[in-house]
Amino acid sequence: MSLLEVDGLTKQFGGLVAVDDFSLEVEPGEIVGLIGPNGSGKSTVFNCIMSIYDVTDGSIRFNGGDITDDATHEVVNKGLSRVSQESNPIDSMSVAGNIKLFTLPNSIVSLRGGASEREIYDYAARIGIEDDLQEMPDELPHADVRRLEIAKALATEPELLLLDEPFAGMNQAEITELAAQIERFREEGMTMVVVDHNMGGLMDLVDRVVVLNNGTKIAAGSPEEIAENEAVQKAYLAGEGIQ
Ligand SMILES: Nc1ncnc2c1ncn2[C@@H]1O[C@H](COP(=O)(O)OP(=O)(O)OP(=O)(O)O)[C@@H](O)[C@H]1O
Repeated sequence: MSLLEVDGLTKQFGGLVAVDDFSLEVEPGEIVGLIGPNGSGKSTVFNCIMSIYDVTDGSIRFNGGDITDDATHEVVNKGLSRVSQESNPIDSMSVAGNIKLFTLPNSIVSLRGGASEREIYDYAARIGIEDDLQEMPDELPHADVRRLEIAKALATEPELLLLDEPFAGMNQAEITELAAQIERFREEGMTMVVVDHNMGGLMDLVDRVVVLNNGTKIAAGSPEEIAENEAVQKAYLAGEGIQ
């Protein structure tokens, strides 16, 4: 049984079909790349999986159970988490406070609960921001703000992590370091889907790549196959190129 099964997913915004009959299966322990030019529907797929958007058609199963109509907090409680493209820390709380918020179950009673300092330190250390715990988010450099977003997702203890453009705005050294950390998450038992515009940071990281264009899957295969795929190259011609 696949860990994640997206079957015939369609999402329309009024007359715009953002995702059209898209299917994807992710096996436990895989790192799958989901690429496509600007506006091809990648973030919409993630938003549908996380129940941030209602689907227009199709179904989503996780660990064998149908999650299509779950609320977002139910999806998270079942072991799915997403790092969004945008960073949205609470600027009036420290890095530690921001991480702690994500360890709290969705209930008012939980205000007294949450992770211990040790656990929060461990989530931060897994992504290399353990020295920033007492900092305020607006004092952090860009890469650390992005790492905080990942630490928040780690704090929900996901089995499957969806990463939306995790390398955006990072320099080459930061990209290399983050790719190594993502590899370590896999060694620790996590499964991941990584969205990116192009193959840049993904080539050595992912097991296979799925390509979206105008909401439709146009190719799937190994990174090498995708880099050479003619339909993919054509889809990217108008844009920035696949590499
Ligand atoms: N909430 C929304 N309301 C209306 N249209 C939307 C909404 N979200 C996305 N869209 C549209 O759906 C299409 C797919 O957008 P989406 O953000 O999923 O693409 P993407 O591949 O993630 O793009 P990018 O790489 O630029 O982030 C686009 O045409 C976008 O304008």
